[in-house]
Amino acid sequence: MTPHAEAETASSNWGLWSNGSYESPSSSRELFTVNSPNVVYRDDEVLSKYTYRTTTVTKDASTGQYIATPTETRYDFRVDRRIPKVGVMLVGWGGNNGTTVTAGLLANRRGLVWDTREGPRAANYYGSLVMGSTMKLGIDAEHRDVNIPLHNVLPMVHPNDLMVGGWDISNMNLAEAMDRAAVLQPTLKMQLKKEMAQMVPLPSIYYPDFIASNQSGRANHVLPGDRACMAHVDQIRKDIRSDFKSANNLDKVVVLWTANTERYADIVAGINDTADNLLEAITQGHKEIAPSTIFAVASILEKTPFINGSPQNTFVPGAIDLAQKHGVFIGGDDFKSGQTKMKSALVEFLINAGIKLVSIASYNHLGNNDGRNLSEQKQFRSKEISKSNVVDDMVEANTILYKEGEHPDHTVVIKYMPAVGDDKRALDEYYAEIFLGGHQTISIFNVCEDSLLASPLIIDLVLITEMMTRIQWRSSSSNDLESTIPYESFHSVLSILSYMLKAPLTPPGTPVVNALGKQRAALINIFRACVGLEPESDLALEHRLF
Ligand SMILES: NC(=O)c1ccc[n+]([C@@H]2O[C@H](COP(=O)([O-])OP(=O)(O)OC[C@H]3O[C@@H](n4cnc5c(N)ncnc54)[C@H](O)[C@@H]3O)[C@@H](O)[C@H]2O)c1
Ligand SMILES: O=P([O-])([O-])O[C@@H]1[C@@H](O)[C@H](O)[C@@H](O)[C@H](O)[C@@H]1O
Repeated sequence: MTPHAEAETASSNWGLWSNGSYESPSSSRELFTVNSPNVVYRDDEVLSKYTYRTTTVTKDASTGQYIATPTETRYDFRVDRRIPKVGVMLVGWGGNNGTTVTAGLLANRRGLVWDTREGPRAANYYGSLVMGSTMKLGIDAEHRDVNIPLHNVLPMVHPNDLMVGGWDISNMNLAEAMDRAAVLQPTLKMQLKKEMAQMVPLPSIYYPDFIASNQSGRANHVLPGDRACMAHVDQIRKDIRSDFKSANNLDKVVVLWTANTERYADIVAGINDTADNLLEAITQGHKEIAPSTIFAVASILEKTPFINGSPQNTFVPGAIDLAQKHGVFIGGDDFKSGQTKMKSALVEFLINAGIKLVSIASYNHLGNNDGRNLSEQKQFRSKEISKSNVVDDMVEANTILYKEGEHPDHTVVIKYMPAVGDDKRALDEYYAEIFLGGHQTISIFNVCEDSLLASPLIIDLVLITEMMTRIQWRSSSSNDLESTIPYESFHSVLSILSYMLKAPLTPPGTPVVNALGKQRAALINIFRACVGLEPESDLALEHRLF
C-alpha cells in the first residue's frame, strides 16, 4: 500500500478519545459570572460593553512638552460559551515535542501515576500558562485577592478533551517515536505504549533543501515531490478536512508546526510577497516555498488556524496576506520555552530597574534531534535570529540607558552534544553597568528538559487560539447590546500568543512586545475585557489610601 493508505488504515485509531465513559471536565459550568449592567449572559454567549481607556500623547512643538490626554473607546465583545470538540494536528508529530505532548494529554486524561526514583508522580499540566497558573479576579469583602485558574477566565476547551493527530516524514508510530525521543520515564511510557502504538502520523512533504542534511535518514514517510506543488496543498487540506476533522467528528481543528527548524526562505517579489503570487508560485513549483509555508497555506485555505512553533519565516508576506484575506488565525514564531523565556524576564527586570545591561552571552548544548538539525548553519541561523531579537523592544523603550541604535552585545551559541539528549544545558552571562561605575554579573546554569518545557506551550497555543475563534468585537457608540451592528474577529495575526513565542508575529506595522510580564498581562487583560472586566492594574488603592 502507498504510505498514505497505510497511514489511513492506522489513522482510524487516532486521537485520545477512547470509547470509555469519560466525562469531559470541560462540560463544567463557568467559575464566575460578572455582575454588571454592561454584561449580558445568554445560553450560548456572553455580550459585554467595554470602555477601552488609554492615554494619547502629543508633543507641543513650541515647548517640546508632552501633552497626555486620557482617551476612551467603546467596544462590544461577544464570547461564544459553547465548548466545541477540538482536534490539533501536529506537523512533526513523531518528534520529541509531538510525542511528549501526546503522552502528556493521554496521561492527564487517564489520571496516570508512575514510579520514579523520587517516588510516584502523577500527570499534571505544570508549565502551561492556561492550566498551571492563576490570575487575580478581584478582591473580597475583606479586600483580600481572589485568584482563579487562568483556564476559568473564559469558557475554554479542556486539554484532556483534545484529539491529536498529525504528520511526520518518519513512519514510526507514536510509541516507537516516544522511545526514540528518550524524554519520558519508562514507568510512564509502559502505560501509554499500547494506545500510542496505534497512532501513526500521516506521510508528509519533504523538501531536503529546507532542513539539515542530517535529517534525510528519517525521511521514509514522504509524499512524492521534493518542492512546492498544489498537489501537496490539496493533500494536506484533505488530511485536515476528511482524514482528521470529519473522521473524528470534530467541530474545529488547529494545525501546529513542531517539525524541524527550516532555513529562512528568501522573500522574492512576485513569488511570496502577496497571496496571489504565493499561490501562483506554489502552482509553478517554486523552490523557495518551504514545507512549513505549504502547511500554512493549506491550513488557511481550509479555514484552520495555523501556529508555527519553530523559528523560520514560515509566514512570508504572501502567507500573512492570505490569512487576512481568508480571515484565518495564524501565530508564531518559535516556542519560548527555557533559555529565552528566562532571558525575556531577566532583561525586563534589569532594564526596568534602570540597570544598564551591556552584554548577554547565551550558550547552550543539547543532544536531541532538534539540536542535531540545528548543528547545520542555515538551520542554526533561523534559531539565532529568534533567540537574539527578544531584547529589542525593552532596550528601545529605555532612552535613558541606551542612545538611539545602542544595544547590549549579544551572542547566541548552540552546540550539539548527543550525550545530554533532550536535557539542554543553558549557560548565560548577563553583564551590566550599575551605579558609579560598578558592574553586576549574573551567571546562570539552567538545565532545560526541552520537550517537557515546550509541550505545555503547545497546549496553551492550541487552547488560546481556539478560544480566540469564539471571541468577536465591534466598535459601538450605542449603549444597546441588541444593536445589529455586525461583529468581527480579531486580526488574523494573533499577537496575543506572544507569551509562548520567542519571535512573536504581530499584525503588519504593529510593535513586537517581548517582555514576558507585559505579554502575560496583555493576555489576561484582553480575556478580562472580553467579559467586561477592567484590566488588573495592581493599583490596590484599597490598601494604600487609608
Ligand atoms: N524546547 C523545545 O523543544 C523547543 C523550543 C523552541 C522551539 N522548538 C522547535 O520545535 C521544533 C520541534 O522540536 P523537537 O525537539 O520536537 O524536534 P524533533 O526533531 O524531535 O521533531 C521534529 C519532527 O519533525 C519531523 N519533520 C521534519 N520535517 C517535517 C515535515 N516537513 N513534515 C512533517 N514532519 C517533519 C521530524 O521527522 C521529527 O520527527 C523544532 O523546530 C524546534 O526548534 C523546540
Ligand atoms: O526556548 P529556548 O530554550 O530559549 O531555545 C531553545 C534553544 O536553546 C535550543 O538550542 C533549541 O534546540 C530549542 O529548540 C529551543 O529553541
